[in-house]
Amino acid sequence: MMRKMIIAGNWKMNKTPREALALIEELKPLVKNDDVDVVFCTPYVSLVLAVEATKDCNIEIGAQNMYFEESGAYTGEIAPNMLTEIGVKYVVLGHSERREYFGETNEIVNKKVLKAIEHGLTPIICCGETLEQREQGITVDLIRAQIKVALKDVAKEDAKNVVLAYEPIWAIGTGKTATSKQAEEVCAAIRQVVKEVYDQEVADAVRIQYGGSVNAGNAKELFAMENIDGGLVGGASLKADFGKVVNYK
Ligand SMILES: O=C[C@H](O)COP(=O)(O)O
Repeated sequence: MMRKMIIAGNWKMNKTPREALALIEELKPLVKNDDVDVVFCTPYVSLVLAVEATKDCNIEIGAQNMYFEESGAYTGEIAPNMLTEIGVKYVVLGHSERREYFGETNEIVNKKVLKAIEHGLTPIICCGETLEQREQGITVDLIRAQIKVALKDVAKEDAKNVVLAYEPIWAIGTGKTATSKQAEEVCAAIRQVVKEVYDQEVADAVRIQYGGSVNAGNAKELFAMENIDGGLVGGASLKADFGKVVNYK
């Protein structure tokens, strides 16, 4: 099964709009690769500029979060149609930092996933275990629960288009990457869960990223794994190195 690779940069809370534009211009020539879907997930305030700045190239723009209501008294939140109207195509949902610092639960992630799909946004749904959970041997159980709840009530045709991102929390921003074997093991387990919830067709179609200290030096080995269809890249997406990650071969 040939799935197109998808490599997304999650800028997190980095770069002012002016800095974002400069980085996009720097990276544009470096991230050309027709075999890869390339996504930049910038902070909200840079999304309009980022969409404009990437109209003439292969980069799509994603948000890092979104609320699950259409509109209303939700101070500080951003609605899905605000994203689609400006040309945003992807939205990262359930990142471990949102779960840890902003109290997002699997149920909240599910509501956001359903709302994103309703609006035609492609969700990049994150899952992953802490070091303690890994050491307790509950990684796969935990990830099964995260994925199953996140995909609750998602129709089969929609499920094929979602992107799932496996990010072991102990590997995020630590410089400590999961080995390609560890990453592949969990990504294969995720595909198995998708097969159980839907069927082989959906499991074959869904794209699964690995995230956690991906960089120019380790991307090739990680992305060569059978069940890894790209990456969700933090730190290395903020520099020229991201060009090497996208052109990992
Ligand atoms: O969303 C991206 C991940 O949290 C990975 O971040 P990192 O590449 O800085 O470890």
